[in-house]
Amino acid sequence: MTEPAIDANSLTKRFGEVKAVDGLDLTVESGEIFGFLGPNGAGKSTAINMLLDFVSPTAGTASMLGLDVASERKQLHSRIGVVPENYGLYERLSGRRHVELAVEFKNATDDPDDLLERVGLSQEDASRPAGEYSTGMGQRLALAVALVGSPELLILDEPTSGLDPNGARELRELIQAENERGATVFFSSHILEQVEAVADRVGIIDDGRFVATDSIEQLRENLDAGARVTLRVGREPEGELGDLPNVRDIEVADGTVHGTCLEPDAKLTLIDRVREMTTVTDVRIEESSLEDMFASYTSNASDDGDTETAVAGGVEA
Ligand SMILES: Nc1ncnc2c1ncn2[C@@H]1O[C@H](COP(=O)(O)OP(=O)(O)OP(=O)(O)O)[C@@H](O)[C@H]1O
Repeated sequence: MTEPAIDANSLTKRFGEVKAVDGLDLTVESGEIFGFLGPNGAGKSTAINMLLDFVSPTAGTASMLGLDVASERKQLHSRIGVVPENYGLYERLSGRRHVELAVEFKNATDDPDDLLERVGLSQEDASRPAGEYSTGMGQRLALAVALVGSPELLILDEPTSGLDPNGARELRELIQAENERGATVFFSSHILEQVEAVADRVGIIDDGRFVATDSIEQLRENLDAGARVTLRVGREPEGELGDLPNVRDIEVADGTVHGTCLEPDAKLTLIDRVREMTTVTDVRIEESSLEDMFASYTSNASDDGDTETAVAGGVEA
């Protein structure tokens, strides 16, 4: 059997009183695209920095591609591509020179211009000193450097944070293309949509611990969040709607009927029952949003950071 691409056991990091990462167990199989999700300060970068041996764990061990991340670091880093949280660029060197140096360093055969084109940096931009780059351009360059040598494993810390929507979409396509080539991809984000679009599996971390690890579909299902159905009606129905199976939170107001449907069938049941009572002129269905899901799994997803939300079954549509 192929070794896992990432295997972390009880990985822990304390900074004084702060437990940034608290006993993290993680296995990412070879060939997966794994999204590492969590709100600000959850411990994502610290966990990644331990995997990269940029930070030593207080406790626990980790290996990647079957190699110990600390004692076999050199061998390991020649086989992986990394965009760390604080990637450093040499201000005076051009973008192209950065990639050329990475090609030399990794003893690779890539054409720097091909890689720069893949990440969306023009020939002209590639010739400019990196000190003149915008955040997004710097991020694209860091990605081009990470792609050098067709790495078996890509580790990307918040790769979309400086990108505009187009850039974020291009990055997702690139992640998919790299995965089709055979690379395992592990990337962190606090933006659910970025992860949902590409990840086979996600791990949600909060306060240094995993609160969930699964496919987005499964996480959504576990939450039992349902869909919010809104029916515009000719006349507000007067009969009973609260007894329908798998329908809850019925509200009738301002010429509309709202209900949360926990099963696909329940949507039809609700529509049929309302149509028996009145005319339905419009139907709107909103699936539970990923933001709701995220808020339900993490404790400080609200702006003020002190909202305690239930882990399951308590999503407000
Ligand atoms: N060098 C450090 N010294 C002290 N505390 C630190 C250090 N690095 C991280 N922390 C703390 O560890 C916790 C986790 O931080 P980390 O940067 O890993 O989170 P994150 O999930 O990557 O957040 P973000 O999405 O904001 O980048 C935070 O409370 C942070 O303040």
